[in-house]
Amino acid sequence: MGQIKIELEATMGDEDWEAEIIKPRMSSYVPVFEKDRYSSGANGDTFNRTRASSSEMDDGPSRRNHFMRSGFASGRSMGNRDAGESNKRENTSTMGGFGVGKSFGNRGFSNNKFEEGDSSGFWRESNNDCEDNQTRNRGFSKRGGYQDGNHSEASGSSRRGGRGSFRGCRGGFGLGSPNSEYEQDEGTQRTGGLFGSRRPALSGAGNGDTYQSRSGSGSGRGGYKGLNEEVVTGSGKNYWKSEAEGGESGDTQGPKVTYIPPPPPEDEDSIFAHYQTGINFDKYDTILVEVSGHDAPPAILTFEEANLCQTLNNNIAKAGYTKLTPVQKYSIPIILAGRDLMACAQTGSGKTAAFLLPILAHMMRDGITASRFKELQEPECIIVAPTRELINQIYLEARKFSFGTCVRAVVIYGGTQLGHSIRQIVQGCNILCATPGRLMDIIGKEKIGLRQVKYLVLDEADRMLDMGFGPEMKKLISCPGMPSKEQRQTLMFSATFPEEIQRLAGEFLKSNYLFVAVGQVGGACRDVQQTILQVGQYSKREKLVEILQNIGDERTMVFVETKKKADFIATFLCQEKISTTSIHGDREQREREQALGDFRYGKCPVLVATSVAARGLDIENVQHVINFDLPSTIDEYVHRIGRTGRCGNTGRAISFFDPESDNHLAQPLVKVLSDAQQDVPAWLEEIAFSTYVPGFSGSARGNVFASVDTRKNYQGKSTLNTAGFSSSQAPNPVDDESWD
Ligand SMILES: Nc1ncnc2c1ncn2[C@@H]1O[C@H](COP(=O)(O)OP(=O)(O)OP(=O)(O)O)[C@@H](O)[C@H]1O
Repeated sequence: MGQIKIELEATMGDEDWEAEIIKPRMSSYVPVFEKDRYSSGANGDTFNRTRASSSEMDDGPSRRNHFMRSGFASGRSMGNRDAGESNKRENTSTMGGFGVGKSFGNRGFSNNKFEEGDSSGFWRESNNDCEDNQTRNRGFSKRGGYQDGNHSEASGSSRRGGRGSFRGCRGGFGLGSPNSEYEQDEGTQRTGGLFGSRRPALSGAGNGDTYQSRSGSGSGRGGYKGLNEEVVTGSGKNYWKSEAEGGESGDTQGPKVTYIPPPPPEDEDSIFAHYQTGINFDKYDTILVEVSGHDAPPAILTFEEANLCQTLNNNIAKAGYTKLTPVQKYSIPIILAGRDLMACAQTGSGKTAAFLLPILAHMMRDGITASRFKELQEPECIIVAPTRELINQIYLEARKFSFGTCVRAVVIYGGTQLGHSIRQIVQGCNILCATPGRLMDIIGKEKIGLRQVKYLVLDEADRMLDMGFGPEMKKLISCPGMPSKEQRQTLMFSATFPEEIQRLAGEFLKSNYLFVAVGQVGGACRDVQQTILQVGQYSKREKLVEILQNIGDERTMVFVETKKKADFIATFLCQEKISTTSIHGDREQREREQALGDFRYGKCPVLVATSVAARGLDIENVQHVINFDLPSTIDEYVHRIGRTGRCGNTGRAISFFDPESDNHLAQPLVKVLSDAQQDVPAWLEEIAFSTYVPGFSGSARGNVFASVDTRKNYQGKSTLNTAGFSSSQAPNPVDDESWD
């Protein structure tokens, strides 16, 4: 077993930090890991998020006092709101300190990325997990760069930034025997992080094989075609072949991807593990729903009305679902009626089951090809989603609802061994859950035939159709054998649906598709209490620590704009003795899964993430989202804050608004806040008005629907979703177009 040791600079102060980032000599940093020191849980040191001892910290006491004084006013007021919830919170006392210290040397610090001879090195990193290499204007240029090479993050063992512990929660799953032609590498490692039976049973199943940070290797290599996920190719050439050509599978370029994710637990308890719906679940009934398009079937009010088969009903009950959410009430009958659908509903409101249940019902009714080994599999259903973690989650839901049926769901995604994906498929595949790059690779390798596809689902559809994934989706629907849109059922789901993307979607959908809008299209979940704080770039870290110390052990996602910054902030928080892990597109897949597992099971209650984690992830008990950096678009904001306040639970989102860089968001933020009945700070309104853009399609007064079915020729029908009676006005086109 290798020794794992991370050397962090324990006393790196506020002033040093920016200097660290832009320091050209960063390449001197070589992380050294000491496993025993940082292994978590059983035998590692642990410490609390609230500092147990500040003796090692230069500024410990003063900072703490400062926090007590400053009191983080908005945080406090929010605290009252959920006071009654505390007893529900998961105890995370076993978290390991510095859980992912290993990761912080992962790329960036050790691979000469900063040796570009200019002090903007940090900001030259791609924005938002996107390899667009835009030079950032904001940042730390005033800081004058680094001062002293000895103060690098690798500046000596005496300055290590943390103890605590880290032990991977990998292991515990038997490796399948590598017996096929696709087996590429014996060096495969498995971790137990991703498959989330929302129970801690998996966590720590193993006992820590070496967890090494490999700079820049593996899945994170290459260009990044979309806004935030799925590395496909560095060249920008043919996406289709990208993975096979080395983008991920490593056939011809770079190191091979050998990671085989651990199989999810097979026991029924794990399969059906779920978290409780929250106190606001019943309030879903009051949300306005608009269905547009011709001859929409009526909504159903109960699961019984869906007339699903007994096995499905059993699975629904075991999953703890007793009542339909609005998007389910409307989407299930529409899909059962065989209609194409574009559905937009707030984050965390059950869109996944809204498409899975009727698809499974149809498959059960119509009969499917029984799963059996075949070199070419022909799935009846293909589901695509933009990130690996999200598609895995969807797969777990598909597996849950198809439990006890002959329907076999399979998941494939990049960053894992291609041979592993193929092995999963050839064993039988009725529902294929895939990220786009890996899907196209597998199709290219003729392991998947498309002739039988009856259902094509685009989750996070606006993302799947934007400039990042759109071209690949177009290729998918024009693949040989893919049934035309008239012959298949195409379903699109998201919490946001910009109008221009809706127009693109027409190419994929039958012209008579139905459009379901639950609440505002693109509106934020009302169960999330949103706070916007004006915080300048240089005060952000201090504010973050203040807030996190106030939060205590509650699970928190911190979003930053770049991959490198995710590592820096995670490092910084570890130095502040806040147990933190990170997830972003430059991390190897097994590290991403490890990080997610550590966060999910409470080992690291803080997850620093780029937008790669903004969409879809459904993690129990995420009580806070902090936008350390605001995203560049309001839709991204809506998705990010939707990681909390799910399924009727309440959550809080705090966003740092830097007037130097975020003014363009003021106007849409005011709209999102006011539509979600949140307080709008006066200063934000002022900025919004001073940056007023006449064409902005939204109203600070709050429309019923911020955006609507773009096919305006349809007569919109707005209803309260409980009874299907018409309630509200159709959207006012004037208001739609104007902001004030
Ligand atoms: N009818 C229901 N009853 C109880 N729980 C439900 C119901 N429908 C969904 N859930 C649970 O609610 C959570 C959120 O569901 P899901 O992840 O499908 O939301 P979503 O709308 O897809 O969110 P996002 O927009 O963030 O992707 C999940 O844990 C899911 O199991």
